Amino acid sequence: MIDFKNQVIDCIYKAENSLPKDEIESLIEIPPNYDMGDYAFACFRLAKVFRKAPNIIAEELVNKIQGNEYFEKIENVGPYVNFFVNKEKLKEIVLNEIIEKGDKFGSSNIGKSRTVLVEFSSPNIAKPFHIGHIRTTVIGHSIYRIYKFQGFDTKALNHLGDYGTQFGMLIVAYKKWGDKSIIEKDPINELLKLYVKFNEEAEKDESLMEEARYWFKELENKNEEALKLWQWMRDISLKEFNKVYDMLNIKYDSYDGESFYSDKMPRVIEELEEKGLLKESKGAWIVDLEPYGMPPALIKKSDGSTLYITRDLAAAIYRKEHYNFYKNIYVVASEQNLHFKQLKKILELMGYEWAKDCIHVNFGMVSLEDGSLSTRKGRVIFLEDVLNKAVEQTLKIIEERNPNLENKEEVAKQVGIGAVVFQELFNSRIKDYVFSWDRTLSFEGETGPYVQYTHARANSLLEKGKFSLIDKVDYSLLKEEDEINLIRLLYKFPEVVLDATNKYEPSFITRHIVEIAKTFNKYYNSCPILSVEEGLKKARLLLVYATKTVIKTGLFLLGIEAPDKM
Ligand SMILES: NC(=[NH2+])NCCC[C@H](N)C(=O)O
Repeated sequence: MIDFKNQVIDCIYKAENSLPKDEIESLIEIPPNYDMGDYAFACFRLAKVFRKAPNIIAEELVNKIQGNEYFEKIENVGPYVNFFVNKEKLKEIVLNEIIEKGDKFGSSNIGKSRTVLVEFSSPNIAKPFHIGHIRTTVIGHSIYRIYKFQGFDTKALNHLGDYGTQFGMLIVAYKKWGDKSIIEKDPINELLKLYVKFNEEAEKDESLMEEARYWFKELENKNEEALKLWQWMRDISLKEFNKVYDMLNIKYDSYDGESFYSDKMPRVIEELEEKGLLKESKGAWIVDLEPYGMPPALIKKSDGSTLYITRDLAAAIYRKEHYNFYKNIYVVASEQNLHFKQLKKILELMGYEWAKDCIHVNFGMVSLEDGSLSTRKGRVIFLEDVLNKAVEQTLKIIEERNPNLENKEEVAKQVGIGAVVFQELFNSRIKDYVFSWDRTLSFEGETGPYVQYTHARANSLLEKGKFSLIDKVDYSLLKEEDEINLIRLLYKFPEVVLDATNKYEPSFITRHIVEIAKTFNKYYNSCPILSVEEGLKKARLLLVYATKTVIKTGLFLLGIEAPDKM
């Protein structure tokens, strides 16, 4: 697609070829409103280079710039050169591209022949899958979809927490107090109860901890009984997690969790040793990271057991060998910033130049309106319950607003779950945020249902107007301000998606489609669509189609469905 920004660079470069193109690019701004142009070239920073006042530079530049078919006006205001895009070109470029690419509009091919791994969700087996997990799950899924959309060979990985001493504890607890049939009815809660009971009892009886360590060792030694119990706990937990993944339409390419790397760790430890990175400290083995301003990384405890970071080292190396990734993305909360800094540093010290391609995409915390989330206080809120509640409430709203809607249940799922996901992806990921039911389910304002509703409205217009893509359309008929503004936003969509890709920031897309929805609704209110003469109607319907297409793609990239009716 023709890029107007490149045209601006070109114009300036032709007028003043002593300026390198990337410097020109860095001086281009987007004015706060369209009266000041679509792009502005700011001359402040050139004052030193040219030894002239910025106003003079801007004025001289304008005089030197040759006409360019992509701009209808290029003018100088104070220290700026303002560029106004040629609206006829703009319409042609965007609408043709959307007609041609359809739901691929907005994608690029930056991902060709490159593999990107997106690791997200990664809950711990036998532990609740709670509202705190929503962020990694939803943000990660969106990043996965965005990378895939950009043409990367993208793999979704779930690095399950399925290894460690706690499985020794669970095995002991199960053997002492467990009941298979009770557990299978409500796996996570019952396993959690066993875990809590074990900890209570272990405070009174120290030998229990010994026993747990013994069983974990047995698990590592592939003792049949231990392995069977562990496998069973893993299976029933995964079944629970999968309910949520199904609701969110998430599909993984791999569930290789921490246990998968257990037999790949000795090699890593040897390698650390060979490379002179391993140090003994109080009977344990560490990598000293003090020179890099970090606490040491504990690799192997005195009893021989390995740690979380040891498994992550093995995992990173395995992934590089197995997938030869271009990027290995970890979508994990900011609480683990230090862990990932240490991980990267150690990989770097091991001499892996690809350490830089391991990317920790972090995010802030979610809390509830009435205080923070705490597992210890027993205020566990299961993610599954949150999603179910959203669906239930949405169904009620639909019953009130549109009782005759077909597939009410299905739509309630798409809208209710979409609403939760949307709220999750609305703010930049690094911010902490407060989960609010009222905001989530509102059909007004900056919410999922509002955007989905706009999409359904566009769809209904297309149906009523018997829109067909093969109709010839005269773009010059689209000249209302709201129409042009809408087209401008559609034009920006690919740029927004690219930015979201590079910065791992789905919220850019969320906000942009909200903007599109708002502008579309303004357009819908100010410009009659179905009741105008045939030529204009066709042109306006095409704009409706273009908007619907972009909103749908945007929602898809967030992991949200776009029902045609609601
Ligand atoms: N490769 C990783 N360390 N991924 C993150 C795993 C998250 C961990 N299971 C947790 O729940 O905290």
